Amino acid sequence: MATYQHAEAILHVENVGVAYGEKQIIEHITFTEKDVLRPDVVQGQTIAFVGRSGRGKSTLFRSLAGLEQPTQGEVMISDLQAPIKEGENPPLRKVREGDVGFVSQNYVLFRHKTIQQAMEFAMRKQSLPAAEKDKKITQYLKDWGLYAVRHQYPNELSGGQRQRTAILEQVLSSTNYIILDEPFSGLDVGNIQNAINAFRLINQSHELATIIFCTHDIDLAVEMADSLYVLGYPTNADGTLHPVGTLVKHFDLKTRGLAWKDHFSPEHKALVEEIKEAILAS
Ligand SMILES: Nc1ncnc2c1ncn2[C@@H]1O[C@H](COP(=O)(O)OP(=O)(O)OP(=O)(O)O)[C@@H](O)[C@H]1O
Repeated sequence: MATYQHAEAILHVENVGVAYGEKQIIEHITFTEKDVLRPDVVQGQTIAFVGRSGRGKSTLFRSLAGLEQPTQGEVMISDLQAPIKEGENPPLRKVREGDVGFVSQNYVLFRHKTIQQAMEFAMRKQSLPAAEKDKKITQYLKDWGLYAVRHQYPNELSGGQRQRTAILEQVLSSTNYIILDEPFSGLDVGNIQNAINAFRLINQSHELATIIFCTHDIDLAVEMADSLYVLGYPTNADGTLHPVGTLVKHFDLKTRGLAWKDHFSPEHKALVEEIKEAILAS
């Protein structure tokens, strides 16, 4: 029995390539991620990208976030503002800077804003009454374990608190999806667990709350993702590697029955090995 169904595309990437000058970094990247509907569960999607260092994950992410125009191809997202006809899906449009939340490896916080002020700033464009905004901010800060430190400035926070603030700023200011470039690097075991819990909260806040992230921790990628792509160098006919990054493998954890599980099973472990092999071969 199917435990989920696919609705409209939330992200459609068509033949994307990026070159810097003469050097092609990534090419021929095509994939579509669709909204997933599960009976009686509010569920956004979690999409992981893994691959060896320098294969182009951050480069792809900048295009997905609309921060950089790809040299080839297009990144399309659901146009949530467009009028929707009865029984039809929202149309797609090209992603623009600001549509998507992006937390880079070197995220920056406002030095002169407290957490509370940064959250208010992140929500400034939302047309909610002030009291509603305040309620929403308070709830998020409590859920994310930041309420007690809400009047503190970035230099008065721990690394984990700073990172959660950066992520939350993006969650509150973006509407489509949120992209995180190595969100777990540099976090201790406790903070990794906090971040995992925080992502689950985002995912469960709205059906369209999609998280896209990359990591070198394959166990963590398998634990969190319901769709996982390996970005690597494809193999030429003569067995050598073609040194331009592309999607060499896709693992759909939903069809394998491994998504949204509380326990890390032997099947999850086997999948980790399969993914590592695909990474090493590319
Ligand atoms: N602005 C730029 N100009 C020229 N080359 C660039 C630029 N940005 C990235 N590159 C090159 O693109 C390649 C891919 O880099 P990218 O940071 O996207 O890889 P990555 O897969 O995210 O790596 P890592 O896992 O180490 O973060 C690298 O060889 C890098 O030197």
